[in-house]
Amino acid sequence: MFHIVLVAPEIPPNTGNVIRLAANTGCTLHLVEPLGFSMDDKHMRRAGLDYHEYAELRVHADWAALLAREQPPLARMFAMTTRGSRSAHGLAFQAGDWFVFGSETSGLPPALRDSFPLDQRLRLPMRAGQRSLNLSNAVAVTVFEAWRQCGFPGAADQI
Ligand SMILES: C[S@@+](CC[C@H](N)C(=O)[O-])C[C@H]1O[C@@H](n2cnc3c(N)ncnc32)[C@H](O)[C@@H]1O
Repeated sequence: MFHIVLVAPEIPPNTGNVIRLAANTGCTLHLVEPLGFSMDDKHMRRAGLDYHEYAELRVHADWAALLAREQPPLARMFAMTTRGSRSAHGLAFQAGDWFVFGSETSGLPPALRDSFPLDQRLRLPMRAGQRSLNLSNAVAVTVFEAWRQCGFPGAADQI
């Protein structure tokens, strides 16, 4: 369906939650190293079910390695950032879109964030004075908005 990219995630249960989300929605999950945990971390495995069975998960040594291996369509890659210049809810998403998220403590590295065109840097709405959403929550609301827009393809219980 969609591609979720976590750049240098740090907290195991967040990545575990995203693995579970990817399994439930049919997304491919990409983890860009360095990771702040071992893939065998028990907290991540507990949150993430048996990810080898249910979710497509790919680990990349760095951003350049992801681009070289996946050759994603750059026009359909979106940086998810609190500094986004465009609302994520004002966009028509397409099957196969890529959503790129930063780490829990520092977000996307500025050089990577700034490599995206302004209209591909998306923010999720928050109330004034709030800093950011939790990483796994940000992934979930983004994926469900995009999946909803596309009509929930692949869902067992079509609404
Ligand atoms: C906990 S946040 C990072 C906070 C970090 N201190 C910052 O200012 O970017 C982890 C990731 O979730 C995503 N995220 C959280 N809140 C968001 C928002 N309101 N809009 C877009 N992305 C958001 C971003 O990808 C962010 O890098």
